[in-house]
Amino acid sequence: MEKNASNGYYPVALKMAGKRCLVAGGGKVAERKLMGLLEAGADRVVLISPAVTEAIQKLSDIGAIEWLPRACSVKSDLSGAWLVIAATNDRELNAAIAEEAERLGILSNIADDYERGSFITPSVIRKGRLLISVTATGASPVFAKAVSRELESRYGQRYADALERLNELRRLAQEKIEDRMLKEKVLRLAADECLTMKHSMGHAEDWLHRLIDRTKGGLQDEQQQQ
Ligand SMILES: C[C@@]1(CC(=O)O)C2=NC(=C\c3[nH]c(c(CCC(=O)O)c3CC(=O)O)Cc3[nH]c(c(CC(=O)O)c3CCC(=O)O)/C=C3\N/C(=C\2)[C@@H](CCC(=O)O)[C@]3(C)CC(=O)O)/[C@H]1CCC(=O)O
Ligand SMILES: NC(=O)c1ccc[n+]([C@@H]2O[C@H](COP(=O)([O-])OP(=O)(O)OC[C@H]3O[C@@H](n4cnc5c(N)ncnc54)[C@H](O)[C@@H]3O)[C@@H](O)[C@H]2O)c1
Repeated sequence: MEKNASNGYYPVALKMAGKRCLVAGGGKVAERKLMGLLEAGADRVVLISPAVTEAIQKLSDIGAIEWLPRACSVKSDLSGAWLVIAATNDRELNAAIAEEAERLGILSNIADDYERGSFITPSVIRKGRLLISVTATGASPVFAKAVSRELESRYGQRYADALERLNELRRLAQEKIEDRMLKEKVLRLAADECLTMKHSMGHAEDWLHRLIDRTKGGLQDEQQQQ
């Protein structure tokens, strides 16, 4: 590993459905973090704040979240949560939430002092099953946003469509190909074809057979012809 390559963060993609999430605060930062949770499929979000933005109010009205219109109590509100976001404008409260979350082993994001929390929220691009997240690990949120916008313009709908097809093909390959090496080669070739758009993919079964043929020898012939 390159010297100093670690910036101290381990990237993951969390599965959010069914997880109890707590958001403390109801201002514009809480709103942005909340939208991120909902886009990720979080369906058990409780937001605690005496006042909220109009958008949060609407989400509560339609039942997308549960809003408790009161101040957050560190001692009683965190228990049972899987993840907490502290986004109030009360620094001491946010710090106390960080401490309690650490004690209880709950994932925590602290909006005004990220080093106290266990995770930071990256800038996110979603294109179907493709999920790109960019973080500047706290150095510059604006920079992270700029990099992700650059990537957004490069990785368009074509990639989302390709991933749908690859997912279908991969399931088929898992079912039909027993030889591990062959399966791996076929799936690499399929991803390569999607990236270069060299071949039209066609029906998944036909595509799989063509990939197997190419892998088992056709590939060499093609390379010789080029
Ligand atoms: C990426 C994004 C994701 C999201 O929030 O969804 C995100 N911030 C975004 C925007 C943004 N945030 C801020 C500005 C104003 C300009 C500026 O100050 O730079 C803008 C620009 C804007 O609003 O356009 C101010 C700010 N941010 C933090 C602090 C406190 C601190 O540094 O401790 C302060 C100062 C507050 C104050 O003034 O006191 C902290 C964090 N913000 C992070 C994420 C985490 C690290 C990200 C990374 O480095 O990769 C981190 C560390 C913790 C966390 O929040 O997890 C989202 C863009 C979403 C998108 O893509 O559209
Ligand atoms: N991490 C980020 O991306 C980022 C970006 C900008 C600002 N910030 C920081 O995030 C914090 C919030 O910013 P904002 O612009 O949303 O502020 P804001 O003033 O718009 O909102 C603060 C919210 O906290 C609520 N609140 C206050 N006391 C509370 C309590 N005891 N319990 C529950 N809720 C309470 C208020 O009702 C309000 O809804 C600030 O400290 C700011 O410095 C973080």
